[in-house]
Amino acid sequence: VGTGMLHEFQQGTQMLVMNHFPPCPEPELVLGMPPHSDYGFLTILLQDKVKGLQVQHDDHWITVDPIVGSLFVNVGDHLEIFSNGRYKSVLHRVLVNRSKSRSSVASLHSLPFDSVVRPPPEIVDGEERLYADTDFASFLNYMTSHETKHKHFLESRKVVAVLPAAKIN
Ligand SMILES: O=C(O)CCC(=O)C(=O)O
Ligand SMILES: [Fe+2]
Repeated sequence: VGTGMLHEFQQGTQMLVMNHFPPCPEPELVLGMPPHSDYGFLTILLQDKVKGLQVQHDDHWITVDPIVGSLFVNVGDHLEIFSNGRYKSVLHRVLVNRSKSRSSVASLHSLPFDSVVRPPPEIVDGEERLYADTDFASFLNYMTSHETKHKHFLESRKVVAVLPAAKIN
């Protein structure tokens, strides 16, 4: 992508999320965090030694083994939209532990809040657009009008085949 894009990233947003999951005597009854995908381009996650994070792969939940001294990088909704579906925003959730508490720090990185996320022309190059343009306002509107997180925000930006191209906005 062009240097204009890199400049935009330099002005971009970082959101730091601190999570703490206390032990739960009945871990099979609750989730620490429901299935969701992260808003943003990339999430850089620092987790402690306690397992809990699971990512969805082929309809199965795979537990991420924490590796001491490593960071876990997740693709978010914006990168899926920006890459016109080449990079997939991963659905993930967090389980709680019967005896141990768990902590994690997630750093979500994206463009400036007022930027519009769309694939650059050199990426789409005549191919069909999978997602409508999006911005932070449309995300906030969505979050305040829907109960669950899930992957539904990204779903809500999917371009429906019957819409004429002019309506994609
Ligand atoms: O605690 C974790 O491992 C993941 C947290 C998470 O998914 C998030 O903060 O978005
Ligand atoms: Fe997440």
